[in-house]
Amino acid sequence: MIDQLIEAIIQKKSPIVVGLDPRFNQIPQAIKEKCLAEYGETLEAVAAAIKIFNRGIIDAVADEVPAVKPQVAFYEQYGLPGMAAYLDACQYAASKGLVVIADVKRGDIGSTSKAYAKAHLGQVQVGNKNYQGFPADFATINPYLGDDCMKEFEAEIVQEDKGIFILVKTSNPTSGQLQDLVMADGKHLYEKTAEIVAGWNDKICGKFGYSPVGAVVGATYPEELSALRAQMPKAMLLVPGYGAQGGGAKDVINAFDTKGLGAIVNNSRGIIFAYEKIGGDYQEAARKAVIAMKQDINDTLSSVGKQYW
Ligand SMILES: O=C(O)c1cc(=O)[nH]c(=O)n1[C@@H]1O[C@H](COP(=O)(O)O)[C@@H](O)[C@H]1O
Repeated sequence: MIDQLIEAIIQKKSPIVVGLDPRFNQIPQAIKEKCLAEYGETLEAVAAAIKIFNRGIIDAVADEVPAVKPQVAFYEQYGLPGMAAYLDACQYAASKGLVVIADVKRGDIGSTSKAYAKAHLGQVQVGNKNYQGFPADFATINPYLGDDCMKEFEAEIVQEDKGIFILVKTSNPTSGQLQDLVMADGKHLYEKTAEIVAGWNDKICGKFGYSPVGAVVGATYPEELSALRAQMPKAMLLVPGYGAQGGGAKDVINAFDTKGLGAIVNNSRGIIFAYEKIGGDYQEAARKAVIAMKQDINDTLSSVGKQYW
């Protein structure tokens, strides 16, 4: 799947992933009113609104971006109806040819991680039949339980052609509290995580030289991003923090290799709720915002001689 992701990035000239992080209060009034009228003030109404909203966003951006990243918390908070809307986002995006990155940030003791891997990237067997719980192509992984919490995803990566993005240096203001801790050998904890990723990358790699075991590094820490690019040369980087969190094109540029590949930049609120800023229809606004972000990143890549296409 890492090769398909990179092929789609190249074909669409777009190293961008749209984050599907719906917030009910920010969904356009007309959609909310319609769903509240149909289902009353219920979780079902919220889930129906999210479903319509997401499908509208996916339709608006599907030909401009290679991937979407639904963040499960925005669905999970609405219980079972919310998770049905999450499933719909994954399935609808896949039906439009998009790569789906499940932002689930999972990781537990090995045997529990195995169940997480099946839930989001694999299949479960019931008698002679196989079922997919929440189908996605990649999942985000929290590494802090150690090697066994990550390695349990290997079966899905290899047998089902899936991928993972391991949290290495996150974009949030207090990420340094633990991730920047200096170890006995003088290295930061996030560099230790990067070592694990790079070690795994040497064993499993796709045709573009990138591994299905990628890393998450925030746009809000451009210096670390640059160093981590060098430390994990075969890791595809998922870079959140562009837009609402303050990151810009110049901050993410060092996530890309010298050819202009190796990274995909996420933007959630800045795309899906663009209509609040620029006005007009939410789908048209999301499309305009994606095109503007594409231009911004491509112009910056081109200015440093890194534009691949
Ligand atoms: O794993 C992630 O996607 C992630 C890691 C990280 O370090 N920072 C981060 O913001 N994210 C996610 O990326 C998205 C950022 O959303 P916006 O700030 O609205 O673009 C949210 O879904 C976050 O949960």
